[in-house]
Order: sequence, then structure tokens, then C-alpha cells
Amino acid sequence: MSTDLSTIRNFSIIAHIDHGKSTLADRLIQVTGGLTDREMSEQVLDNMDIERERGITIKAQTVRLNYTAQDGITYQLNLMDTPGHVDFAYEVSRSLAACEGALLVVDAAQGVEAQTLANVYQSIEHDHEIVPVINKIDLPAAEPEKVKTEIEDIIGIDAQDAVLTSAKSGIGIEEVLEAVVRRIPAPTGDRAKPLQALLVDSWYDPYLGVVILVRVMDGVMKKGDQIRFMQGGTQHLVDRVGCMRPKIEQLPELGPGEIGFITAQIKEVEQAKVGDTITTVKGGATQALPGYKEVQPVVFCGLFPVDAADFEKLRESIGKLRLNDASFSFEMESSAALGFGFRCGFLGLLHLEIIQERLSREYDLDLITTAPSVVYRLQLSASRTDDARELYLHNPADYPDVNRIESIEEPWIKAVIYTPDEYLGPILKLCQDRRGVQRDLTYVGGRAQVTYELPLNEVVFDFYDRLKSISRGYASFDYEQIGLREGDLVKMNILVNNEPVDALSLIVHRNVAEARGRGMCERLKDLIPRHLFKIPIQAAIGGKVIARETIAALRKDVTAKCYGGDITRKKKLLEKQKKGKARMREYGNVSIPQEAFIAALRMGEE
Ligand SMILES: Nc1nc2c(ncn2[C@@H]2O[C@H](COP(=O)(O)OP(=O)(O)OP(=O)(O)O)[C@@H](O)[C@H]2O)c(=O)[nH]1
Repeated sequence: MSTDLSTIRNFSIIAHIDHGKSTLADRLIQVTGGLTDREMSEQVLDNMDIERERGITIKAQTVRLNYTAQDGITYQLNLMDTPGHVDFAYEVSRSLAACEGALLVVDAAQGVEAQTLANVYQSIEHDHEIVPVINKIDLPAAEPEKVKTEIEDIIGIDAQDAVLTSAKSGIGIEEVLEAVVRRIPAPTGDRAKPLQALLVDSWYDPYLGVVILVRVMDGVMKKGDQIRFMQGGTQHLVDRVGCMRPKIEQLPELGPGEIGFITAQIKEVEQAKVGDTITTVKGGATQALPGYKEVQPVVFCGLFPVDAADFEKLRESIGKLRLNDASFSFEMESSAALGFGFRCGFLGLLHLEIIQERLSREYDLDLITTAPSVVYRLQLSASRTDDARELYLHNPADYPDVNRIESIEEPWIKAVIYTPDEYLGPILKLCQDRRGVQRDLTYVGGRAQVTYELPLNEVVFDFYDRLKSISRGYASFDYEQIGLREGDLVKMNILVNNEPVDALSLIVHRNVAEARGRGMCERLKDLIPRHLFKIPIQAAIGGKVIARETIAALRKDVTAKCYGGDITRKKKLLEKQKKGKARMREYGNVSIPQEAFIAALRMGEE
């Protein structure tokens, strides 16, 4: 029996981190599924474990709820969980494209924050009906009326009918469900048309293989169907169709307007790209759904094992992670300073951190990460052996001969920072120091919203950390890419004992090169231990040294105190001294401690 379209509601929950999205979702599952408190904690926690295990790959978990509303009709509610971070903006946009509405959850004590805004605007762009939910009304500091006004002032949607909830104590949950049924429109679609289904997300499950989350727009999808991915071009046989409640339940079919999952004996997530259109091989649709985009990594860095013997283990672990995350890329790289490792590409800094964290936690790997870099576009003139061409550069080590460079462009972002106004001064200074161009500054009830355009390369390293520390954690930050702009960018080399150290070289703007070079030399002076000889540390652009420090020589004669006596004792001491060097990287005849590579790049105040 097919489901009547008018009884389906597809919606997502938009919320700033910690405003209560998960707690509210759990309550909705509990109330509609009739789970007891104990069952809920068991079941839902189980689910969270899987989610944690799979890290970011379950980006759009969906549950189907049956809810019998006050009008006596039983509705099929598909609740889609969307990732809340800018790095995954494209996934968010596809999840939103699968829904007709959204619950906007705002903490009654915290009010609207920057991250919330980005997702709300996306949702508005998808013509969603947005139902404001003011959560945590149980808190003494809750000010629901003030938050209502804030939602209206900042977001510009009517919030007078906002639902007031305490997800924690189970207040207002029924009202949320009624609002979903009454205010969010039913999907539209036509059973008789050729199949068009949006591939919302995919992930790898060890038992089922690749699981694909779909939203059927038109037509019907059944077990046994031969399907075709219109962008990917591959064909597959559907072997399972179902939904999650949150446990997997198999269904005979998915009809128009419905959200559910399929499996089709697919081995790699890379074959099931988010945003693709699925149709049937026979009598299929001729046009793909709009909005498909190939996601490209934007931040690159080198990952090297601290212990060179771990290289194979690193290769294996990276391969496993990649099985589940097609947006992350890697290729082998070798560095004179760090040996063999991988150059990896990420969607953003958070994505980088998650992968790094998983490698060290789940795979127990000690890693050295080189400075994150963005992708630059270079126009090169012809040389004797090469034509004029365009080069996309993601590793400073591949920087070409300067004489061939006609122009360099770097990616820029538009950042929106939201902060209590007492921290505004230092935040403006930070943005200014990072070559930011201020575009807008407004105040809403004691808080400032400032918009800056910034070069991405000034943001990737420690901008977010600095922002959080100068605002004592209160400022929130959100960004989108706004394209490439030409810049006066140069490659800065760091020379230790007159030898360039490739893992420390970076691309910087000429205006800040000297300050940054000086800062790095100063930090390296403290980070590299004294040797038996004098070590010059220099920052240079091309052949020109722009900063210099010197580490004084030291005669650390550990055997001196043995007075030429006992030879075994002398040997033992030498052995001990050798061990002390184990966590060092030999570079020429200088030993550089492993942690120096990343510490040298921390910009601090310059
Ligand atoms: N007092 C109070 N606390 C709540 C309420 N709802 C959620 N919380 C608490 O707020 C914290 C964050 O809730 P989550 O549901 O994890 O928030 P989230 O938005 O899903 O956060 P992320 O998963 O990190 O994005 C938890 O400690 C909850 O117990 C509420 O109605 N009242």
C-alpha cells in the first residue's frame, strides 16, 4: 500500500551546538515510538555510540516516526539530522533539499548564534517553512520573549508562535509534533513519473556495505530495481529498501515524498556521491535533479608518522578512513625532514582535526602534522621545457621557479563573527592583523555581528583558537568561500644551519612575511636545543634573508665529570645521551625536536 503524500512531513532540526538538538530529537523519538525512559536511554545511546564510532560519516541520520496527531490522522514524519558545521555545508544543503521544513532550535538563555544563522539562511533559500523552537525554558536564565524578538530581528522570521520547550524535562514535545504536522507542508511528487531520487548521504556499514540515504522526488523505488546514478554513471541492483526507526526496518518500496535508505551491493562510498540523482535503468528520468556539486578539499597538510616504522600502519589506517569518507583525499609525500608520509586534503579545519584525532585515537598513531595550506592558483609563463600553464599548488614544497610566476591567487572567505561587544576591540584587531577587510558591523542587544573578508590562508592555522581565547569562548565564527583573489604571495623558506627545511616552508603575503619570519626564527631558537656548534636560523624569501636568530654553541660534555675514569660508565652516559635524541629529527647535522615543526608555526602576537 502506498503512503498518501498528504500525511508525510520531512523536516530537519537546525541548532547551534549545545542548544539541544540531540536531546529534542531523542524526545521526539521517545514520544512517538512509545519508548520508556529506560528503553530510550538504551536505544538512543546505542545509536549514539555507532555515531561516535563512525565519527562524522553519519552526517545525515534520519529517523522515521509515526505520529497520530490531534486531527486523528497518523502521519509519517521523517526527521533528518544535519551536520552543524561549515566544513560540511554541501552535505547540509543536500539534506535540506530533501525536506520541506525545519525546526529552528534556539537556547532560551543563549539566544541566536552565528552558526545557527548560516543554516537558517540555507534553509530559507530552500523555501522551507521554519518553526522556531525555544528550548531550555526550564533554565533560570531563560528569556523566551527576548529570544523571540531576537529571532525576528536577526533572522527576520515570525517567532510569535515559537514553540517553548524543555527537551530535557519533556515539556512542549507534543506541541512540537503538532507544529510539524500543521505548519510544515507535505511533499509533492508523482508516482507515475520516472524515478528521480536524491542521494542525500552514504556511509559504509561493515555488514550491509554502502548504505544510501535517499529522498524520492517522483516515481517509486523497489527491491530488485536496476538503478543508475546519473552523475556517477554506474548501475546497481537494489537489494534492500527500508527506513530507520531508528532501528533498520525493511520496506517493500519507497514512494514519492518519502525518505529512506537503500543498499545495492556497492563497495565504496566514493561511488555513491552526495547530491547525485538516482533513476531506473529502464524508463528512467532524462534529467538529473539540480544542485549537484563535486566536493573538493580546500585545506591540505602533510601527515607523517613520528616513528618512521609506522608508515605502513599509517597507510592502512588512512585507507580505512577513506573507505567511509570520500571527501578526504591523500597521496604519498616524502619530505627530507620528515621522511615518508601523506599529503592529505580536507573540507576544512574541523574535518582535518577529526581525521587527525581518529588516526591517533582509533589507530593509535603518533603523527607530525605540517602547516595546513590552502590551494593557490598560479599562472606560469613558458619556460624552455614547459608551456605557459596554470598550476594549482597545495604544497609549498612544489613552489615553482619564481621567474615563471606571472600571478598567484589565493582563496578568500567571508566570515561572520558574533560576539558580546566587550570583546569586539581585540577581535577587530585580530581580523585586521590577518589581512581582513571589514564589510559590516552591527549591534543587536549587547552583541556585535561583524563581517569580514579574509584570506583563507590567514584563517586555517590558528585563527579560531585565537578568536576563542580572546573572547573567552564567547565569540562564534562561521565562514563561506567567496573565490580566488590575486595577492602578493611569496614562499618563505626556513633555513636551519644554512639548509632549507622543507616541512617548515610556507606561503605568505609579502607584507606579513618579515614579521612571521621573525616570529618563527624566535620560536625555533627556543625549540631547537643547543648543539656543539653555533646554529644560524634564518627566514628567507628566494635568496634574501629577512630574519635571523642564532643558537649559541654548547659543549655539553657529559663525560667530562668522569675524569677519564671508568670506561663502562662513560659508555653508559653516551648511550643515555643518544636516547635523549630519539624524538628528534636529524636534519643535516642538526636535531630538530618533533614538536618544533608545528609549534614554530603558531603565530601568537606578531
Ligand atoms: N536545562 C536544559 N538543558 C538542556 C535542554 N535540552 C538540552 N539540554 C542540555 O544541553 C546540552 C546540549 O544538548 P544536546 O542535545 O547535546 O545539544 P546539541 O544541540 O545536539 O549539541 P551538539 O550535538 O553538540 O550539536 C546537554 O547537556 C543537554 O542535557 C533543556 O531543555 N533544558
